[in-house]
Amino acid sequence: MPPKSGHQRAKNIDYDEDDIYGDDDYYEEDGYEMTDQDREQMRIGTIKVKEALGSSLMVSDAQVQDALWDNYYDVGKSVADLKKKLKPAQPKLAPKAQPPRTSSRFDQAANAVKLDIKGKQTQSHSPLFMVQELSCTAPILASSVLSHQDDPMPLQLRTNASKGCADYPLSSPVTMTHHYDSFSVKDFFCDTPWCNVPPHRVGRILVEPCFPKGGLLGGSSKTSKLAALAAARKKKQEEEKAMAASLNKLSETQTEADAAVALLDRLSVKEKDGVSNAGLRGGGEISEPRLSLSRYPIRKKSSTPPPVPIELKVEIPSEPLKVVETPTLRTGPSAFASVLCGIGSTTSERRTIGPSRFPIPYTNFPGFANAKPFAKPSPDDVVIRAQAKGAKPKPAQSKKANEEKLAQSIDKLAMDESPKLKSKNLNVMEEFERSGMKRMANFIVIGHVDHGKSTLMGRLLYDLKVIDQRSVDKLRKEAETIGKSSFALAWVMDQTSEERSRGITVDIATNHFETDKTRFTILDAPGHKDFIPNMIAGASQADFAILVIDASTNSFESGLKGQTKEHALLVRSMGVQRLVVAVNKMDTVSWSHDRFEEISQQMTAFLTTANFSEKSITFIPCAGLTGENVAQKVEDTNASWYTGKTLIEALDSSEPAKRNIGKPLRLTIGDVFRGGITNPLSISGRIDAGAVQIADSILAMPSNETATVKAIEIENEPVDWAVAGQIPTLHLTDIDPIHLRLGDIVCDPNDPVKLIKSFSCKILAFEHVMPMSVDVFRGRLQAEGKIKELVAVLGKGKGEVVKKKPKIIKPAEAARVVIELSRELPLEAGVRVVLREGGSTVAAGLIEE
Ligand SMILES: Nc1nc2c(ncn2[C@@H]2O[C@H](COP(=O)(O)OP(=O)(O)OP(=O)(O)O)[C@@H](O)[C@H]2O)c(=O)[nH]1
Repeated sequence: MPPKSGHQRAKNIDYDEDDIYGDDDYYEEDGYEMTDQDREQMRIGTIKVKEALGSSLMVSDAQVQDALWDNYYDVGKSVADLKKKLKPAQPKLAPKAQPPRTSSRFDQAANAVKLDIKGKQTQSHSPLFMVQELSCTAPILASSVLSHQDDPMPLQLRTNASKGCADYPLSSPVTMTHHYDSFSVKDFFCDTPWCNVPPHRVGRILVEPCFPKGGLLGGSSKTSKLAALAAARKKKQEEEKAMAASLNKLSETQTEADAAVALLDRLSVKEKDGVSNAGLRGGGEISEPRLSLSRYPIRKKSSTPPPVPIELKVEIPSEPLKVVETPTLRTGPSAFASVLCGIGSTTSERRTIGPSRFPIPYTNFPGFANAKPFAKPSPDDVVIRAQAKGAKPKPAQSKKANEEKLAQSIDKLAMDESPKLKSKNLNVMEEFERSGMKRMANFIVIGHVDHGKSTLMGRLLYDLKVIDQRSVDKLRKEAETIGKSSFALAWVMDQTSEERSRGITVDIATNHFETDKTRFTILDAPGHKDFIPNMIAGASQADFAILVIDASTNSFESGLKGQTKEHALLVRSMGVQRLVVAVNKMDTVSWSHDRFEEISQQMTAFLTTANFSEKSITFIPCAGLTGENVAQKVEDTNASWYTGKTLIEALDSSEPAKRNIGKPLRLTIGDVFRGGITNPLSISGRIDAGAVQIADSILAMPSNETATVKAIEIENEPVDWAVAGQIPTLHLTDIDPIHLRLGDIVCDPNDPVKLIKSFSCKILAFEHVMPMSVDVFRGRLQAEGKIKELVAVLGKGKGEVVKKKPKIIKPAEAARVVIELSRELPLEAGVRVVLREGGSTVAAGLIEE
C-alpha cells in the first residue's frame, strides 16, 4: 500500500526540454500501483518491524508501512525511524548562526537549496522536500526537490542511505519534521552517512600534481626555489628549537662532556682583553661565552665516544642570548710586510704604528732635499733634439693640400672591382657593311582582340621549325587541361600564366625567326583596348606591321568598331608605313573569295584615309589555326581562286626599313633584367638610331646617369656591336638599376637627347581635339600633359597651313599644336608621340624642331 497520500513523486527532468518547460512542469504526478511482490514485502516487513518495536511503542500498521515504504522495506531503518518519530519531541535548539568565513561549500550549497525552498514555499504553502538518495561511497548530493501544491504538509527531509551504505549504519536515521523556517544546514546534513564514518576509515583524496615539480627535469624553477626557501626556514627553526632543547638539557647535565663539546660548537666567544680564540682552544676558561645561533649549526653528535673526556666548565648565561660580534679572521702580516714595515705581529701593534714607521728611502743621503732631477732635459731628450737638428726642415703644407693628398691616396687604395673594359674601337658602319649579315626586320602584329594574332604567329614559328613538335604537343596538353586546346599555338607567344589563363595577350611578346633573306623579330601586341599603351610601345620598335583581321561573319565588322582601326592608325602615327593585312580564319568562311574581297576593299578604303599608301598594303588570306597559306600554300579547293603569296613570302618581300646607323645612339629600353650572376644588370630594346659597341659609355635618360656596356647579345649570341634596327641586349656596369626604367632612352653621352617639358608637334586627330588634358606616350614613357594651344589646321598632303588658331580639330584632320607636360621627358625632333584621353587615343603626333 502506498503512503497515505499516495504521492510518490519523482523529478522528471527531460534535459532536452529543459528550456521549454517552466519550473512547475518539471514535476509530474505518477500513480503507483503496488505489485504483489511489494505487498508481500510490506507484509513481512510490517511483522518484523512490529516485533522489533515490541509493545513499548504504540504504532499503527499504517505508520509502520509508511516507514517501510519510505525506507524501501528496510526493517532496521524503519524501526529506527519509527522510534525516533514516536519519541516525545525534543525542544529544538536554534540553529547556530555560522560566521560567513567558516561556512563550508556544503553549507553554501545547502543555503542555496534552502533559499530555493523558501522561494518555492511562497508559491505553495506547505511543500514537501525530499532528499532522496545520498551515496556514501561517493558522497554526491542528489537532491530531488519535490513540491506538492495540494498537500499542506510540513517540511520533511527524508534521507536514505543507498544500498552500498549498509555497512555504515546511520546513528540516527531520522524523519525530521520541521517547519521550513526552522530548517538549518546542520539539520540538513545531520544524518548523512559520512558524518558517522569512523576516523580510521575516512579516506583521503590525494591530488597528484599534473606536472612534474620544478627542477632540473622540468617545471618552473620558481617552485623549487620557494620550496628550498621554506625548507631552509623550517630547518632553521628546527635548529633553534634543537639549540634551546640542548641548552636546557645542558643546564641539567653540565658535566656531560660530549654535550659540552656540542655546545662549544655553537658558542662564539668574544675576544676580550687580549684573550684570543687560541686561548680558548687551549682549554682555558671561558669567561663570557656568547652564543652565535645563526652562524654555527648544531654539530651532529658523533656515534663514537670521545677518546678523552674533556672537562669543561661552561657558564650558561642566565640572561637572554645576544648575538655576538663576528670574530676577526684577519691573519697576521706576511713576512715581507713585517720586514718592510717592521711591524709587530699583533693587531694592536699594527694599529698603533703610524706613518713615521715607514721611512722614505734615500732621505738620509746628503743633498737629497735640494736635488732637482727634472730640471734638465733627460738623456733621451738630448738625443732626440740632436737628431731633429740633423734632419732637413719640411716645407710647410697647407691643411687643404694635405686633405687633397689624403683623398688622392684613398682613391688610389679603392679597388676597381670591374676589370677595365677595353674597347676595340671598331668602325661599326664598316663592320656592318662587311658582315654581309641578313636583312633584319621587326614587325608588330596588331588587330582586334581574339582575331588570331598569337595563333598565327605560333603557327608561323612552328612551320618554320623555330619550335618543335614536342613543345607544341606539350602546350596542347596544357591547354587541354584548362579547356583551351584551341589556344595551344597562341601559347607559343603568350607565355605568362595570366595570358594563358585569360586567353589574351597582355604585353608585347617577342620572338625571332629567319627566312632565306631576312631575320625577323616578332612583336606580338595585345589586342585588348586596356593594353593599348603596351601596343604603342611595341609599335615604336616596329619596321612594319601585320594587321590580323578575323574573316568570320560579324567578327570583321565588330573589329572595325574596335581595335582594328585604332591599331592601324596608331602604327601609322608611330611611323610604320608598310602593312601586311592577314585576312585570318578563312577556314571559317570556307575560303570565300567574296568575303576576302569585301574585307580587302573596306580595309583599303580606311587605310588610305589613315595615310597608308595603297602600294604599301598587302592582303593575304590565311588560317593560322590550320596553317593554310601561312608557310605553305593553301590546298583547299575552295581557295583555288587565290594564287598569290603565302604570309611568309609576303613578309620576305617587304623592303627593309632604312637604318639611321650614322646618327647618334638612341635606344628605347624595352626590358630591364636584373640579378644575373655574370651579368647582374642588362637592358634590351630596339636601336632607333646609331650604333653601340662593347666598352662604350652610354647615358640613360631621364635619369641622366651613365653606364658602361660590358657585353652585347643579339638573339642570345654574343656580338661586339649592334646597329639601328636591331634589338640587342646590353649588359651594363657602373650604374644602379634604379636609374633604368622601361621606356627610358639610352643615348650617346656626347650627343644626349634633351629633356623637355613643352613642345610643338604635328598631329593626326582621331577624335575631336581642343585645348584639353591628355596623356602623352613616347613608347612606354608616359607623362600627363595639356594641349595648350591649337596653332593651325594643316593640309594632309604637303602640311601647309589651312586655318590658323582653330577652336577645334576634327577627326582625321592634321594640325599643329603646342603641348605642355607635367614633367620632363626625353623628346626631340622626329620622335612620334601618342595622345590619349580617358582610355582612348585622340591623336598621334610627330615632334617638330
Ligand atoms: N577557326 C579558326 N580559329 C582560329 C584561327 N586562328 C585563331 N583562332 C582561334 O581564335 C581564338 C583567339 O586566338 P588568339 O590567337 O588568342 O587571338 P589573339 O588575336 O592573339 O588574341 P589577343 O592577343 O588576346 O588579342 C583561339 O581560340 C584560336 O584557336 C583560325 O585560323 N581559324
